[in-house]
Amino acid sequence: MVVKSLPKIPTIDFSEGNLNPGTSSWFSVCNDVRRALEEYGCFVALYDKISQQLRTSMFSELKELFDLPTEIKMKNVSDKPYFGYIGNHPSIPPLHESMGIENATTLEGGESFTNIIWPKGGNNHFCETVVSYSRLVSELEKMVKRMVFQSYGVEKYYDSHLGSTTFLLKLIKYRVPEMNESSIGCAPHTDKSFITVLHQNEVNGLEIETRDGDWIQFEPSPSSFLVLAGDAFLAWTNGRIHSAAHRVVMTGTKPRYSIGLFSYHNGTIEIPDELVDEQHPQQFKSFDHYGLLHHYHAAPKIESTAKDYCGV
Ligand SMILES: O=C(O)CCC(=O)C(=O)O
Ligand SMILES: [Fe+2]
Repeated sequence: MVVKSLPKIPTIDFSEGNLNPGTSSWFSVCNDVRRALEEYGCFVALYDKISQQLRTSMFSELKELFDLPTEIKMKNVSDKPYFGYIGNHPSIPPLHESMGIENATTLEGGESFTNIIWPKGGNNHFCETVVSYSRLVSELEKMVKRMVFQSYGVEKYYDSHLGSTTFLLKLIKYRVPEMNESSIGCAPHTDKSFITVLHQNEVNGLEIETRDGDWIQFEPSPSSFLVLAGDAFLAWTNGRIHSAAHRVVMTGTKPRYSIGLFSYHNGTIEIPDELVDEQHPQQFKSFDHYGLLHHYHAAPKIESTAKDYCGV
């Protein structure tokens, strides 16, 4: 019998202090990042900027937040689909519960969420913790983005792209399934973000689909972050980068907590002319990023939201 060995999600070390633009180690990591995103649509980043103390605080804040009564959590609303409180949602598995903090790298974003959940006197510790966490993780997102822009020779667009980037921090809890309940915590999907950076507690369950259709597990250490390309990144690279389907399957007896930092773009994303040539005919037109999200919401599809919304 031939046993097929599954590939592993590539791991890239961002914890070395010498990752300065222009150095030879920077260029080599740029290529690793681009290759991983083209082949797998994701990679595991080893990133040591989140201290053990901040990590512990984040997950204990998450637990406290989800332990609040549902009517309080439901005050987390947004005009953008999937950005507010999700719980007992008819089209989302019942194990899943999530809340979204918009503009989470800004103090205003953190305060606005905090004041809605804790209107009497706020909750400074929560606010400071999520904003510090979001800022540090957004540095990883920006570095990855800069590396990819550079690797494709279009770094000149980086600053303006960065200027229009916003960050959504999504806090997620998956409860343990009851007897006879499905173990699916999150159905297979691709993200609509530009980039998503995921970080979780010690309970595994996230699986990524390879281009060959195999499902591989994300088995992190405390300093691992999963960097995933979303459909917007796929379209911006004119189809070069893969946006991988992923899902969450709950096994075991402990709830899983996960934190996702999702980058979005205010306004239109232009496809760089440099990424369209004879070998790479134009596949996508420039598009409105939140329009892509609304399009998905109106007609959820795993495969083809980007093609459907802004394919040529
Ligand atoms: O729970 C996770 O780690 C993944 C969540 C996810 O895929 C999403 O919210 O888009
Ligand atoms: Fe996702």
